[in-house]
This record gives sequence, structure tokens and C-alpha cells, in this order.
Amino acid sequence: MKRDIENREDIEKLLEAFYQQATQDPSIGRFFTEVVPLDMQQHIPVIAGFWEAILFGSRTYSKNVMAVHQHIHQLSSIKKEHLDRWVQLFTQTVDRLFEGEKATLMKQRGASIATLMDIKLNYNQVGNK
Ligand code: HEM
Repeated sequence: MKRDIENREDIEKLLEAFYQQATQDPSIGRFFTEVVPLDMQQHIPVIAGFWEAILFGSRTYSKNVMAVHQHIHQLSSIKKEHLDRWVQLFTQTVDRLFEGEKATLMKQRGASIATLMDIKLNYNQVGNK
């Protein structure tokens, strides 16, 4: 039986599985390989800090995640279809590996932050979209 996400190690395991899929995805892969080519060895600890803060209340992330994506969006637009795909892959990865309260919270937060990102990136300026 699957268990819940219990610690940072679990988060890192989940993120490795997620980015393995995301980097190869026909819709969103190029953001991670071409738009901002990422060294996953460096990237995963940063994102793990973000999720550890959300799930366990640690002080492991202090940057502005929206500003980071605003910058990526200026290089190559992040559209709703990309965010939908991100959420789909993220949800599938969580479901494949874990189940429980934290797993549910992680899926909910992933989806709600993606919705907020769409609003901030694509609807924020008058006349945009
Ligand atoms: C289509 C959707 C998305 C794409 C293409 C995308 C792409 C990226 C890329 C390329 C980076 C690296 C930026 C850099 O190092 O300069 C990044 C960073 C990050 N992403 Fe996303 N992202 C997406 C959605 C999301 C969502 C929905 C979340 C949160 C729920 C998220 C959380 C993060 C975090 C925490 C970082 C680290 C930012 C930092 O360096 O402080 N991303 N993303």
C-alpha cells in the first residue's frame, strides 16, 4: 500500500520522478531543457525547499515563485495549456507514489498555484489575452 509524504527525502523522490516526466514532455519539456536549461541536481533541492515549506511549515523557501515564472514567461510564454499539463503530470506523479493528507495537500496546492500563475501571467495586464 502507498504511504503519505513524510519528509524532505520523500519530496525529493517525488520531484525527481516528476521532472523525469516533465523534461521529456512534448508540451512543457522545452521550458526545462531549452528556455531555461536546468541542472536538476541544483534545481530539485530548491523546489524541494519550496514544497517542504508548504507541507511542513519549514523556512526553506523565501523567494518569489511568481516573479521567477514571470521571467520565464517573458522568454517564452507559459500558457494555460502548459499549466494544465503541468498539473496533470504533477497530480499523476503524486498519485503514483504517495497517498494521504500531505499528498492531497500537495496536489491541491500545485493546482491552485498553477491557477494563480495563469491569472498573474496571462490576465494581469489590461488588453493582455
Ligand atoms: C507550465 C508550468 C511551469 C513551467 C514551464 C515551469 C518552469 C520552471 C522553470 C524553467 C524553472 C527554473 C527557473 C530558473 O531557475 O530560472 C522553474 C522554477 C520553479 N518552479 Fe516552475 N514551472 C511551471 C509551473 C510551476 C508551478 C505550478 C509551481 C508551483 C506549484 C512551480 C514551482 C517552481 C519553483 C518553486 C521553482 C524554483 C524557483 C526558484 O528558483 O526560486 N512551477 N519553473
